[in-house]
Amino acid sequence: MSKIFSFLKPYRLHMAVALILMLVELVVELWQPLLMAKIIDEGVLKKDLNLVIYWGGVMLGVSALAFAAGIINSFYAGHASQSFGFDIRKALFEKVQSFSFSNFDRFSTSSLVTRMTNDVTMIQNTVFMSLRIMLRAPLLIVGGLIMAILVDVKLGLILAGVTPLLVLFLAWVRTRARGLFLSMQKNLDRVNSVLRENLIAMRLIKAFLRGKHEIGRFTDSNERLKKKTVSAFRLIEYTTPVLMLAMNAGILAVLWFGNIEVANGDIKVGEVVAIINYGTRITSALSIVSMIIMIFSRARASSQRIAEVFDTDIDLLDAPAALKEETVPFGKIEFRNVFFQYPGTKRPILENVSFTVKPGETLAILGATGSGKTTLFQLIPRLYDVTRGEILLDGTNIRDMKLDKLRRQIGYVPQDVLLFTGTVAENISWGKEDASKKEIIEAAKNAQIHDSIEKFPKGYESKIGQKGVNLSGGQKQRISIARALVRKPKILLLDDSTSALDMKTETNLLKDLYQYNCTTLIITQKITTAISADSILLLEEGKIKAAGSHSALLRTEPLYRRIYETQLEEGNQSYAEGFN
Ligand SMILES: Nc1ncnc2c1ncn2[C@@H]1O[C@H](COP(=O)(O)OP(=O)(O)OP(=O)(O)O)[C@@H](O)[C@H]1O
Repeated sequence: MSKIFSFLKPYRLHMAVALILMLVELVVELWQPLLMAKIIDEGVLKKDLNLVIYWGGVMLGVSALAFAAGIINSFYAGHASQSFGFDIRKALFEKVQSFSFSNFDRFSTSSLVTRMTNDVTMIQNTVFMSLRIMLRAPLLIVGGLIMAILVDVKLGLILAGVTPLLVLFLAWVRTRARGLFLSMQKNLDRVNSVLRENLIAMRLIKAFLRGKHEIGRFTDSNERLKKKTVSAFRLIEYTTPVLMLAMNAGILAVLWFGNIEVANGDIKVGEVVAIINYGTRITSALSIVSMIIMIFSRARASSQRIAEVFDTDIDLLDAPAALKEETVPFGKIEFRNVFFQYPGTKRPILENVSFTVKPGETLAILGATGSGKTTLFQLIPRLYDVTRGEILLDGTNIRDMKLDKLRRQIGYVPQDVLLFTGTVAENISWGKEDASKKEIIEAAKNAQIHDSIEKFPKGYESKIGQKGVNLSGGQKQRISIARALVRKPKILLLDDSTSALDMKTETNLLKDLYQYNCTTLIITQKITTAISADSILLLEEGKIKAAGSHSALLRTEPLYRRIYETQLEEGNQSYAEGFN
């Protein structure tokens, strides 16, 4: 939590000015009832018009001062709180960027989005309100009571007797409200999560006619959010009438005893009016306090959720002894007895996996769905660290390399193609920030997408996605391959990245990859792709079932032979022969 408060440090001056101006408003507010008492007792009752005009003028003057202080206070409070929110959002974004994949597994995407938006806005507003009214309300209560006692001890003590009971009541409300608001934010996460899934999967939902089902799912989570919000706000709604009732009873008592004291000549009428004025001001300050409790309870829940993100230990950092020298790698990859288990799961996904790929060679990885192929890929750029064993690049354990140096050598084309909002050229150069137009075109040509891009209305400058060109699955795959190729990687990881390509395009692509002279690992379901590789790895339930060249596996591995025969029967014969 202190980490969150530290974001206020750069705005100390703004906050100090805002607080001083708020104190000016407070002093004026506490002074006004006394001025009013003076006007009544010395002006109205003694029929002295000059005094009424004089003190009336003073009252107007200080009110104008308070008004100006309020406006300038809003300006400074606004600047401090908005800048505070901006800095927290930026720091959160940077923190999330540094997350490892196991860190990501701890938070759902929607929850991170809610934390970075709604939760930050919540504490940002709290800072604004604190500088604007929050501190004023408790100070007004204490100051009002002191002033009332100074005017008349007996009547002042009546007000002072009611207030502590109400403060205790508010403390109880605060404890209850915190739990309710925390659960409200969690339910907001859920609503965002369903919404996000729906927007992403809209085509699928329409194709499967699942609209009604999804509306039901959304209504369900929306209903739960509503219930939690209602119970949180109901608690706060009960608070104000209780406060009003108690304080108005106090004011009635002041009127009753004040009446007796005025009759006895112990107090003046104006002084009774002043004490009642303090009472009404304290009452409205108490109702502000109940609102403050609501805002603070929400802000505490929000800051707790933000702190959880900041407090997440990044478990994938450069080792202290990470090698500093920038050598150009050859690209030899070696897995030595690698075991891997996802954090929080019981069963190992990879078991004792060992293999070597020589520089510039291609390894195809075949295996049933869920056999651990993608997991194996993710270990190479260290999206996750191995649980046991080691992975070496040119003989160096990748854990001893600087992360950015390792990742800079790798061109990774994930299974799920993801393109960003922007032009085709921007999407390709995303792989290499300073890529020239020539390099972008070269990568696109080798990824077999150049000709298609040329046919787009604005060529490489065509926008992708909404309001831009709509791409087929195969075109998206090839743009994401071009994005990897533009880096001229030493290691290329293709995770089922040619699945949507026709055979001719795929053959051309694989042939063109040779000029990059990079070590290539291809996950594939197609035997024809595997045949083109230098060696093949057959993965079964996280273990290496067999490894070797196509011809060796065909001779020795019945499972491989079965896959080969089944797929060739489906009509790939001529293509396969072309490679042999
Ligand atoms: N983040 C994760 N946390 C826990 N388990 C996971 C995670 N990601 C994948 N798994 C599990 O690891 C196993 C292997 O998944 P992986 O994605 O590596 O398989 P795959 O061989 O690439 O499958 P496919 O061919 O379907 O893509 C699966 O049982 C999957 O449920």
